[in-house]
Amino acid sequence: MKEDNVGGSEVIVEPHRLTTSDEMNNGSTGGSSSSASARAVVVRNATKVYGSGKNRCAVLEGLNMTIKKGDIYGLLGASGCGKTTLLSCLVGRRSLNSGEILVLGNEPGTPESGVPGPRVGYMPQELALFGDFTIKETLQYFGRIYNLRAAFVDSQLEFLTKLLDLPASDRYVKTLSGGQQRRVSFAVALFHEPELLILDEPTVGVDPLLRHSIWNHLIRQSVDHGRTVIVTTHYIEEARQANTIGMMRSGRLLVEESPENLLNSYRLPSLEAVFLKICIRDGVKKRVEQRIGVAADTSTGPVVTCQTAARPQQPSVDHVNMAFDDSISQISVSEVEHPQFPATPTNSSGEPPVNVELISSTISNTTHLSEADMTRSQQPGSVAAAMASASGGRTTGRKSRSHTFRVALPSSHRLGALIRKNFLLTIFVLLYFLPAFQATVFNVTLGHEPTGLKMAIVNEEINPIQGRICNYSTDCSYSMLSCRYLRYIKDNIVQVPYESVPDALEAGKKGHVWGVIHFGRNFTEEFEVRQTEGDAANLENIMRSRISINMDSSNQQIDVYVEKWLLEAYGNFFKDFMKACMFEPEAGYLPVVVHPVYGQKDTPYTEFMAPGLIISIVYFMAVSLTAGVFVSERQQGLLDRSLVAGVQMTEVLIGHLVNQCTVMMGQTALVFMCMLLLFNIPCHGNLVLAIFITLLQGLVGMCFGLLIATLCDNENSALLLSQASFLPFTVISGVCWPIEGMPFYFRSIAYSMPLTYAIESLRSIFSRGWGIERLDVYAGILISIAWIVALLTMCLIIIRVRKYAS
Ligand SMILES: Nc1ncnc2c1ncn2[C@@H]1O[C@H](COP(=O)(O)OP(=O)(O)OP(=O)(O)O)[C@@H](O)[C@H]1O
Repeated sequence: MKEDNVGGSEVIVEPHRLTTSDEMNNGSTGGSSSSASARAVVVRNATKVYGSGKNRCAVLEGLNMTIKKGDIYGLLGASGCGKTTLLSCLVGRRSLNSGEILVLGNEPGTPESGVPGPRVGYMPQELALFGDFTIKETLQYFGRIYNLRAAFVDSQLEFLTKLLDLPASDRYVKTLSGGQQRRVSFAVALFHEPELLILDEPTVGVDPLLRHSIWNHLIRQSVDHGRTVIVTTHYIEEARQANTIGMMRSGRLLVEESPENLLNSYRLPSLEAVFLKICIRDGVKKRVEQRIGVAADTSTGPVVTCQTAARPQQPSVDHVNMAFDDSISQISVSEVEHPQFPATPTNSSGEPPVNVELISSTISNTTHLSEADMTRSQQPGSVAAAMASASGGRTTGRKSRSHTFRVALPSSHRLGALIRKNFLLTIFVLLYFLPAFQATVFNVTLGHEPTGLKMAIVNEEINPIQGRICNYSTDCSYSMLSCRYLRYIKDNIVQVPYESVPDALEAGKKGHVWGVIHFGRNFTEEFEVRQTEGDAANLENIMRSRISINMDSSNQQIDVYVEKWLLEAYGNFFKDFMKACMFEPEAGYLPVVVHPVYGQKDTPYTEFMAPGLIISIVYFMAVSLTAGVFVSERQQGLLDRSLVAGVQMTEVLIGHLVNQCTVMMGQTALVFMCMLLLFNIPCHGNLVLAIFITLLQGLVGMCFGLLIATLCDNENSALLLSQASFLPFTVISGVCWPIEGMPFYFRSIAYSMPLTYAIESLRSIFSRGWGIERLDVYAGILISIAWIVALLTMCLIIIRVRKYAS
């Protein structure tokens, strides 16, 4: 690596990187303020508060920190003291509430800083990798993000595999042991050879031998290549290998010194003992401050420290963590005194005596960033001056801006990496075929006429002595008309003869038959009298010439079908009879005729439902896929890690958009083929328009999925929300029942659903053959676009609000 100086700012040219013009323009490969060039990281008066209202707690409280370039800096502190929060502010993933940070000469998150970006290598505490990637794919993914040459990635993979004793590179991350996964995570932070390495507990779950080689590697990075390393660890003694140790407690840095100086000045044999002592002193100082009422500045409202708020009674795990912990700060100093170091006297109650001056002077001696130091730093040429110049002369103050959505053009290599990654994860053929499979299931199962419906037939016209044979003639004779009628009943109804009405009704009550068809003893004669007497027929005759039907109406669909078929059978029977008697057959029909304007008479239910089904399948696939992918990416931490690697949120969104659109197009094509070719659902209008509206709805679904992903923190709640929205959306949007069948007050809700207008639109194209000039069609398009804009806006607002809150 060599460094040039262009126009007063450093440009670091790394030979293994394919430097792009946008990076050069952004200055993301370099660009530091010369006045702060000796310092890799400078933090002044950093304050970070989590939550709001009652849950407001401060995790960083006026923290100051200085890290020299090329140093290894060991950041130590008890669990929950704010180390991870500080690191996430350094890498630009969180913003401070007040205070200033400079990383490699610039404020993290600004386009010119290169942080987040390739200048920094970050190993977060959590794994933050995709389990479905192999080790090689993981490095290749980040290689593309950093725009590294493939040969360089391969050679680094080989080198790091040996150094970190990684398993075979074709092993999936999810199949590795916890320790192996952490080593892969470590490799990801190292492999692009960044100027600044930020490692959050890299040696957890690593055996001593490997820990030794990791530290050796870090030392080589620092000594041979001048790279800066910030490392947090709970193994305090391993931090002896660091050039400087920063010790954090309750959101502040108590001491920042080399390990040798610490051991010498405290005359203690171990760093653990030194830290315990410093913590106890800090605890004593705090209690003193509380007693004399100088502790807290309450001008901005009461803000407790997160540690205190989160775990007031948390038991300590080890000797050192006990010392870190506020709640046990009353431990006597003498418990850890080295014989050569004079013990602090205690009072009769075992508590150290309260001596503000003594404690204050001790603290100010042991803490490097004292008031005086801060005052000195305001001098020209000081760090503070460097900060002021780098931040354009702004004074320290509350910052609320977020760098989540930086205004910069998407980079082709990062977009390429994201799209490739997304495709690797959605390559499953099943994903493309799933909607077509759903459409097939729908077509096979829904909307068809029921068959095998048993109906009891009680025909008293049949003479039991002659057997139960139901003979009839086809001429114009009034003979056994009941049998003649039964012939016209559709085969979907299975006729089961019963001897008596009570028996048949009993069978109906037991659920053996759907209903009972009953013909009286003189049905044919009565029918003849009614025909010959016409309007003069008396009521008794009319009643006896009727076919009496009792139905089990518990199933509305079957009830409707049976009634329809029995009436149709009567129409056909009578038409046939009239024809046989040389009358006009049509004379037997009701004097009401229905002619279809669109569609056909008795349009199958499947055709009514098909447009709604197509839209809802594509929509909900997009919802669940988008929500699932986003939430799992965020939950696994890869999103955060990618953002630290320099990926912009807009690139993540575009990457998903490209991927999901491709998947959606494939799914839509298969669904349409299934509907039109396999199940012969007719489309009377413009097919391209129908596909366009479906794809638009897919986009609405994606945006809704994105909204779910921004609202939910884990896969379960995202899944629950998308599942929960499925039924109400499909039902209210009129997929399976006309909106005209809903109560008036509910219709406006139905029309405010994202799918409703699009379904109406598609239905108009499919069954009416309407084009884009019709309101019913273009309303679907316009309202879908409005939904896309509205949902995306909501997502952006929520992302900003949530980022600010965290
Ligand atoms: N998003 C958040 N919202 C609210 N509180 C948070 C959030 N993140 C962290 N905290 C709280 O802030 C405090 C500091 O957390 P942080 O993760 O920075 O500690 P840490 O020093 O890294 O701990 P550890 O060593 O266990 O990783 C903790 O009390 C934690 O509960």
